[in-house]
Amino acid sequence: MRFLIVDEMHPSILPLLADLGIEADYQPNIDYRQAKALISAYEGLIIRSKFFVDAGFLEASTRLRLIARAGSGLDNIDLVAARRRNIQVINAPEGNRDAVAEHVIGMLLALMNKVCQANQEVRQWIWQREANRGEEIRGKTVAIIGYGNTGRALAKKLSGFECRVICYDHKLTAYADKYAMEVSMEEVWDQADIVSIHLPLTPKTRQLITYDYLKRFRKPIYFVNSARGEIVVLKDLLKALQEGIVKGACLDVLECEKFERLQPEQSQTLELLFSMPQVLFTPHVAGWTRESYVRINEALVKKIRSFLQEENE
Ligand SMILES: NC(=O)C1=CN([C@@H]2O[C@H](COP(=O)(O)OP(=O)(O)OC[C@H]3O[C@@H](n4cnc5c(N)ncnc54)[C@H](O)[C@@H]3O)[C@@H](O)[C@H]2O)C=CC1
Ligand SMILES: O=C(O)C(=O)COP(=O)(O)O
Repeated sequence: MRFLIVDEMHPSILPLLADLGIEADYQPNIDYRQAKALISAYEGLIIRSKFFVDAGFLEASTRLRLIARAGSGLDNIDLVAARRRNIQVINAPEGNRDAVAEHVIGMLLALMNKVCQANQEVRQWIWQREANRGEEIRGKTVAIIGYGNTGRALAKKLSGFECRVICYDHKLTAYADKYAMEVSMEEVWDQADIVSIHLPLTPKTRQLITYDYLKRFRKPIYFVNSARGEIVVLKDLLKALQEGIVKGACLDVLECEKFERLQPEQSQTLELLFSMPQVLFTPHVAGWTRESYVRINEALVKKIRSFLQEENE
């Protein structure tokens, strides 16, 4: 079997694949057009979020049997077209879920304790204590929206923080555990102090978080999005922040990452958000740790092994 790897991966991927008898072409700098021209020679494709594997790409993938997503999100793969062509799609959410959970907690602690703002001030010889008084997670109700791999990892890690963790998931009972209490969205809106989004990007979740959604919270909330930027209508989040409906936000993802092809309205919204000390940003690195870099490969190769075994049965 031959695999094309089109995204940057930890070098451990090559010997792991070789152990399975897979010959891999590692081409991290290849673009969509170049990959599409080559893909007919490969049975497997390993990708992260680099480009959209659309129906046209799959049409050119005449030998393709497996798409392995090194990470969690499958929103950049046309899953319907893949199924139609009998191409199996796998991912490795076990590889980066703990990284995401730690990052979310790190951002929240930094935001609620004004760490970034205070750090900037001290470096400018400004010594303000009252303006930098923090708030504790202890005793707060943390709502996790989407209780899959990253949501559950977050709940588990929060169990040491003496907070109350509630969760909402449309397939909830499948994941019930001791770290979070299942609730309805009505209960989330009524009870949450902190809200963290852990949903995949799907037609149902795209632009789910609007001003109307945010306005339904009974108390001002801290809002965290480490899932996908497209789930949140950014100008609505801005309005909610301006009105104090949202007290602060941690954003690891944006709908316009790398700031490519920005519309004037998007730039304006971002400029205003950038001017707010109660908003923290990171450049889509929540799942991007030294450890997850390696662990994703191990999880993915384990699933590739199972795929090959099933094919041979
Ligand atoms: N910032 C980063 O570095 C990373 C971001 N992600 C993003 O986070 C997303 C979530 O990751 P995982 O927890 O690994 O995914 P997952 O698939 O394990 O969990 C998602 C959960 O959301 C639930 N869900 C789906 N649609 C829903 C809806 N409309 N309403 C309520 N619940 C719904 C599912 O039932 C599932 O339990 C990924 O799809 C990816 O986009 C994931 C890993 C790293
Ligand atoms: O696993 C995921 O879904 C992620 O968002 C991780 O980031 P990546 O897209 O692999 O750069």
